[in-house]
Amino acid sequence: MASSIGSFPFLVEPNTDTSVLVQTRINRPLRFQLFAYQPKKYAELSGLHRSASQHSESAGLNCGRRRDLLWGTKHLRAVGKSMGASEGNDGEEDVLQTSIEKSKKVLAMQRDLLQQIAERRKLVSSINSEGVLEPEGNGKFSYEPTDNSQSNVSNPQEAFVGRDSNVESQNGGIFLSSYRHSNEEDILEAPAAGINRGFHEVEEGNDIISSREKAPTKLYIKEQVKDGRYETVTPDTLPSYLTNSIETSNLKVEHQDGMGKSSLQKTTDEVDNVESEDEKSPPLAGANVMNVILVAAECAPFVKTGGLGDVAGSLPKALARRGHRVMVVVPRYGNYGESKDVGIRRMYKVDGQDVEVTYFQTYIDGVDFVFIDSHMFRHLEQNIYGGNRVDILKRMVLFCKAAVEVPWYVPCGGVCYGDGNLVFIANDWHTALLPVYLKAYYRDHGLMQYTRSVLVIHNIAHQGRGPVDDFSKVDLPEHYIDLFKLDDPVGGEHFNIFAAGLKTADRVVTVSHGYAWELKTSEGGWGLHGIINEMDWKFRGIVNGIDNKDWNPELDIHLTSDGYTNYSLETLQTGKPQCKAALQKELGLPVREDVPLIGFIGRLDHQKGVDLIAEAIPWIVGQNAQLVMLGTGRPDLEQMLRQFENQHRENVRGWVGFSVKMAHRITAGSDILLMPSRFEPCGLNQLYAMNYGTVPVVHAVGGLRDTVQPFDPFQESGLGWTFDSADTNKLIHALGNCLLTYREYKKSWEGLQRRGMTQDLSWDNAAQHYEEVLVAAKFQW
Ligand SMILES: Nc1ncnc2c1ncn2[C@@H]1O[C@H](COP(=O)(O)OP(=O)(O)O[C@H]2O[C@H](CO)[C@@H](O)[C@H](O)[C@H]2O)[C@@H](O)[C@H]1O
Repeated sequence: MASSIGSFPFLVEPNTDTSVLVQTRINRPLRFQLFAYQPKKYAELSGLHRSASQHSESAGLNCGRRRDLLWGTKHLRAVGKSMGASEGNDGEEDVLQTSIEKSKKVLAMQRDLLQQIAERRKLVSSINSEGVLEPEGNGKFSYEPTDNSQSNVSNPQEAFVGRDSNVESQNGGIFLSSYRHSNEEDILEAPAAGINRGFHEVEEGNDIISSREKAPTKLYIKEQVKDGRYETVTPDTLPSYLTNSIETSNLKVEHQDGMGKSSLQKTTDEVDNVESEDEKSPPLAGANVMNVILVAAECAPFVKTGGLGDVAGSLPKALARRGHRVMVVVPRYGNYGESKDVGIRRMYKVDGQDVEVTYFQTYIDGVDFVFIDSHMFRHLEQNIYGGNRVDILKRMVLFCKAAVEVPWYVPCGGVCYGDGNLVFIANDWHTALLPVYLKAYYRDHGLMQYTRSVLVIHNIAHQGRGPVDDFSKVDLPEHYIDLFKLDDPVGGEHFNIFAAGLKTADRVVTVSHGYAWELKTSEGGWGLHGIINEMDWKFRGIVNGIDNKDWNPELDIHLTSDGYTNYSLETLQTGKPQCKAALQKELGLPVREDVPLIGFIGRLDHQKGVDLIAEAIPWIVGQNAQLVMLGTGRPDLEQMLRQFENQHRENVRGWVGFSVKMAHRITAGSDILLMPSRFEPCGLNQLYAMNYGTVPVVHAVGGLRDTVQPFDPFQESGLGWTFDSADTNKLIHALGNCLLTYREYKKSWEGLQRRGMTQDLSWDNAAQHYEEVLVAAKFQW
């Protein structure tokens, strides 16, 4: 559905050599900084900075206003199209390759650009030190450059504080001052990605003045911590218009607790760091930096029932490390200490009822976390998927309706994300309505035209199925019903939320290559394989990573007490046995180093193959091994765990419950981790295990097959043991070989441990692949 380039009259030609643009624009006169305080004059110089800004923006770095953003976005699209981005499946690989090459070039240009800016800055500051820059009595700045006297600012407040420094958004959202402000439209617009890189802009007429040019504010604005809060302090010498603006900021901090400390800190840091930004290297994502909003029903460490929570907690941080501006949106099931109410209220219709929503926000590790609060989510902390089918459906309707509008309404660091250069990452069926709402409510009506959605399949077994009548609950135009209708042998004709999300999302990802393949089969697709095969062109497998801070034996906070210890590759031979002994002691098992300790952690359901372990228990006990199982889920399987423990008190422990601490301790203290999952889209526990020198024994499916290369005793290669069908005898056979190696071949065992621990399992790799998908979605037209 590529639209022709000709339909965008302001678009540059796809083959325009942007390096020339940069060169010519950057080689314009040196007024760049000098006129930062003279917008009118600056305007006359027409376009020096604007051009540079446009370029930076097209390179994805800057946060130009809407028109520029469109320019940048469309320019990139044009480039994408010129590279064949919309030419269909065959060309896609080439397009990607070309795109990467292009990005590298742009990156090099950016570096060049930044270097030139830095040089100019030095020059300007040397001129500054010769000239006079001080506030006049009337609160106006007068800069007397050595070579130019026409530099009085007639209205400095408009110049760089913004005409109204506390502008209410159309819908009540309050923004911190000093961000972009369009005099023409009187709307504060959210910047594109790159906000954290200090390219904030305020508009005056047709000119854009970057915050870099607002350097004088640094002379006056400081932050100090008082009573645990960040406060902006202003020396007496501060001009009145700046004082007003800063007071407003302070007011906002008090009024808008939600954005309090971290946001203001972030904002001021950005201003303060402007200078040093020049010396920093450009973002890893280079020209691809964008705004990313990951939307999920759970997110560690706030709320987690399984692997989805882990991914929602760690992928965004990895994307932020690449330079993207990243937000996570989650329901607020409980009080998440760090987050504050941003003071915005919205009403959404859910099944005919008006439901009020408020937003809480915090900023951690480079990521904005926004929690959607409503009576429908409260008090569900212990059972977030609780209630009947319709209850859950209604909650997800509310969540998705609210989440899709977060970029408009919820300021983070003072500024909303906006809908340009934005990609949503929805996860599993719970948020599969988001791509549908994005299309039906907005894009079908010419809104959010530059917003894209990616849907990630973590587990196809849960699809949001119901009778066709459920369609009335999702509040969509009648013709949308076809997206939801699915007829399969299992459910007959039914309503299927995942199906609609998969069809509507711009790109679809699943969490391993193996699972991507399985999803296309009738056995693995659970009724959705037809749709997945049809949309193969937009579908890709990316293996999950792990959070190297949370799941790292060297840093693990759960290994610092009760006899446990942190350990590394160097201290593996002492640290791990110590953790094993501590675990045995904590669980009341005989403390014996020579007895192999086998762990299992997971949701207790059919997927995880707990019943296979049950059948193998007599054999395991007969091997004089110890087994510890941690899990919650199906009541019958929970009961089974308790029963195992009662029957084999010397060897088996069944811990029914959800304990993050125990999960970490079992991962560190066990010798072997057992994962006989019937299907496993990716699996995180085997990754954690390998990072801790714990050897996995797994059923070779999905992500388990992708990540656990079988041990080869002849080559001394591989990472663990696999078995090829969900069968107790196969499990026993693999586990038998594992135990033999553990007991008889110590060197091989250590090799397995070390290979596991030295892999790069971090999210950084996966985040790069996600970025490719986000870029592909962005160029999807
Ligand atoms: N009782 C308990 N106490 C404490 N912690 C517990 C626990 N039970 C499970 N956990 C933790 O929950 C997470 C489970 O992650 P998994 O990836 O193994 O499975 P899950 O099936 O939930 O995730 C789905 O999504 C993820 C993410 O994409 C895929 O890897 C996976 O294959 C797919 O099924 C791990 O962090 C584990 O430690």
